[in-house]
Amino acid sequence: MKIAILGYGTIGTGVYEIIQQYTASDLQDLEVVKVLDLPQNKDKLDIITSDINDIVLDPQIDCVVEVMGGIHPAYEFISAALTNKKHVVTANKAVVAAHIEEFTALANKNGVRFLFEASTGGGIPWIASLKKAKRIDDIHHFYGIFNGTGNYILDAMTRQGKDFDVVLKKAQELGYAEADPSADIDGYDVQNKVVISSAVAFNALVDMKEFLCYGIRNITKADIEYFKNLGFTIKYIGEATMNQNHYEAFVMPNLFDQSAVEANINSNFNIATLNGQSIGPLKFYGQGAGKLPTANAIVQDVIDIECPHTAYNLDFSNQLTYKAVQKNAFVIRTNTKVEDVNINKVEEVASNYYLHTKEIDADALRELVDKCNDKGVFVAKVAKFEG
Ligand SMILES: NC(=O)C1=CN([C@@H]2O[C@H](COP(=O)(O)OP(=O)(O)OC[C@H]3O[C@@H](n4cnc5c(N)ncnc54)[C@H](OP(=O)(O)O)[C@@H]3O)[C@@H](O)[C@H]2O)C=CC1
Ligand SMILES: N[C@@H](CC=O)C(=O)O
Repeated sequence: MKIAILGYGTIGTGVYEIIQQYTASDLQDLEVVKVLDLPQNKDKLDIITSDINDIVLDPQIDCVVEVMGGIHPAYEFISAALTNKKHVVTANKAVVAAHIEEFTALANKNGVRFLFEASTGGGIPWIASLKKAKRIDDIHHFYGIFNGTGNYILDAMTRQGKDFDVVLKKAQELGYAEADPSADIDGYDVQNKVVISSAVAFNALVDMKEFLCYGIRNITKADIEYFKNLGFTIKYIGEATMNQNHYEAFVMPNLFDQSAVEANINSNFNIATLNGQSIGPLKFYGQGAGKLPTANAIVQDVIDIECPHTAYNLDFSNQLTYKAVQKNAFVIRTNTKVEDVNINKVEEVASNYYLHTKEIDADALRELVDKCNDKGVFVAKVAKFEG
């Protein structure tokens, strides 16, 4: 199979390295014949072009791997590749979350595959496992640590007492963070992954503008210490639940009992759990970000193009509307002392208030956080997961 890679950065170089240098027998039929990069990077490799038409109009190319990131021009390039009957494999969650239905339809129309395993959970075979679980069970719920950068930051702050800015910089150097790390620390990256996982698990498109998303940008060492003293470890969680015609999703820090599996996931690792009626809870663990683990998931997709199991059809026939149903306890750290019937207990620590809520739904939480009128507010949910 002849492959073109769009984008020769952290992940693109990883894909090239695995295909060109690893010796496993399944890799022997794969060959990278072109790489798209910006004109200023032309000297990096002798197969680089900066003209997308050299790739999408080249009849010898079977598969396009998109690892540039962002929505534009990735959207146009993926569309052009599919239209020209090239299989497409991508790690780009932003463009997949925004256009998954359209790309799937375009791939079906042109008799090629559109695969995006690496977009969610890095090296973990999460999308393939969701598809496989659905051969038997309905999946109504999933949750997990879906951001390697976020986990790396929280882990280094928790176990090594490091400062937020220092560890974010290190995560960038290690190639874990997005080009604009606000996607990692403000939650958009996990929102995209929740949309993609929901599409596969629930056969439905969920709207990330509807559900609550709180990031980790405002977390402090004092917060970590406060929650540690209460027996909690903070982890950054994405989750979604489908209930008949409704869905509910959250992206936010969660407080786990220190003995919970999720509390003990370190470094850039992710863990994702699905729940099926016969299989029960099933967990998947591995590196959620980084050059070679992510490239590994991409190359697995490339190899899978010719395997029948990738033919599971994605369908988006379930029309789900968002509804806040679940009740959870939350903790809000703010500089504003808020009076509200939904607050159970308030603790003051060094001019900050930790507002411990009663069990309330997402709408009530949103109202409470808005009342705080505090740009530095930090919000966490007390984790309550089965399995
Ligand atoms: N890093 C990770 O751990 C993971 C990343 N991903 C996803 O993989 C994708 C790539 O990420 P990553 O490799 O880290 O990002 P990088 O920024 O390291 O690489 C992107 C590359 O694409 C190039 N590029 C950007 N725009 C264009 C364009 N219009 N034409 C040609 N080349 C272009 C960039 O060039 P230049 O640098 O000169 O701008 C850069 O070399 C993203 O969608 C990301 O979300 C998914 C899972 C894990
Ligand atoms: N920036 C992302 C990369 C992988 O999806 C992360 O840190 O998880």
